[in-house]
Amino acid sequence: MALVGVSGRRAGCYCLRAVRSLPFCSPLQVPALQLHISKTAMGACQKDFESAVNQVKLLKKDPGNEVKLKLYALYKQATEGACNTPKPGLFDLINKAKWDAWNALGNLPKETARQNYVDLVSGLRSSSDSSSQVKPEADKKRAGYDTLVITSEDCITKIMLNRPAKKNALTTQMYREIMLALEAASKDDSTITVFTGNGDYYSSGNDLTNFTDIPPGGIEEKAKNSAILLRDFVDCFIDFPKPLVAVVNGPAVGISVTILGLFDLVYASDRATFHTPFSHLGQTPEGCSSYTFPKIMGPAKAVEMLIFGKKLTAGEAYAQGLVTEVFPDSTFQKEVWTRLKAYSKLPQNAMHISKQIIRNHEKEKLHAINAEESRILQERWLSDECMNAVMDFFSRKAKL
Ligand SMILES: CCCCC/C=C/C(=O)SCCNC(=O)CCNC(=O)[C@H](O)C(C)(C)COP(=O)(O)OP(=O)(O)OC[C@H]1O[C@@H](n2cnc3c(N)ncnc32)[C@H](O)[C@@H]1OP(=O)(O)O
Repeated sequence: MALVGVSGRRAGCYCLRAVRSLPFCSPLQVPALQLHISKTAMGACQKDFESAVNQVKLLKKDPGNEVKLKLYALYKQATEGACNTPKPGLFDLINKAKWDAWNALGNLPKETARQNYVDLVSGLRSSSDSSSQVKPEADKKRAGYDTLVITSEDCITKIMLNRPAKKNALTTQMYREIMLALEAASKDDSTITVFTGNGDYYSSGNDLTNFTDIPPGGIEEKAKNSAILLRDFVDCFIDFPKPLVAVVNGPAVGISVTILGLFDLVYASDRATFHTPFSHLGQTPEGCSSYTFPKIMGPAKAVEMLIFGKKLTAGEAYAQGLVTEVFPDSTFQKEVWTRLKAYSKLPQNAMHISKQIIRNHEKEKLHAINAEESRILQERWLSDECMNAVMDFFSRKAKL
């Protein structure tokens, strides 16, 4: 099986830019997915899988590059198992995007991958079928994301973290889906992009189980891969061209707090808290917070948060400039969305150009800081301090 005829473009957020250039030549075919069923794809739903592979070729509408990558990854996983090829070079953009998508599936069993492929194609078929009917300008849920719910309405693209049972802790898959969602949002018709969480938490930060899935290359390889993932993830926020809004519906921990310094508006429920317990975890700041936090709140307050792990209430975070405005939880959703809908009607180009003027002169610096923070964390993750903290969490001795 091969993806054919792809071409890439040079860019900072390379894996996502590569996705953008996956081809879609004819509206009646998906030539990027010249699929041939492998004999290795045996099992209970083999027939459904074969049928789904054929249906992909008949889709009436281009499913978009992120979905095509997802289909590719699931197909490879279903037919060959876990990613088993060497990682393509840094500038082999297309193959790296494909490799990343496949590799992100980790040890997902072949049967699950087959089932996920079938489900994904089924979702694509129904959205493709219904998209040929006349439809109101309604809220449209995007297919192809397992850990996020993405909708577009009123010129607002909403990216909702969707692992409420795990307090929206960010898995490797979730980081990758967020990067894909940001890339898609940067090019869609929306004026502003909003992040929020499903359930009682905004996010509990990095999913600590990310540290338990050790590849054959050992923990050094794990730390290296995680540092690359972290750097790529934060780069996407640094480069995001449209106004980015955080609707912080509840407590926020770790990286979900640090990247707020890269957002343009941060609205918080009065139930939200902001916690960066890096020292407790044997870790160090990321998300450019070593630079943005002292700049936003002054060095003294930034140190309290980033070194001593002081948890801020929403009111304190507002007083220190990290939060734009705090709303009572009872009216939070109504007030925030009314406000955002009004903002989303402002002239799009003017808003985007203003964002560029405000942010562009610092981009280079932010990328350098991000690279340095990621490099330092790569070392930290191998430290006894960090490993003990993660083990403590899983043995339930420690909780924030
Ligand atoms: C690759 C890029 C790396 C980027 C570097 C990022 C760094 C960070 O983000 S550091 C911050 C890491 N986060 C944490 O240390 C938070 C750990 N979680 C907690 O302390 C608590 O779960 C809590 C305070 C967030 C919530 O406590 P509570 O209300 O008592 O709820 P539970 O602990 O019962 O949580 C329910 C369920 O969710 C699981 N879970 C929650 N957060 C995480 C997490 N960050 N990682 C993994 N799992 C998490 C928790 O284990 C429970 O699971 P079950 O027991 O299976 O129900």
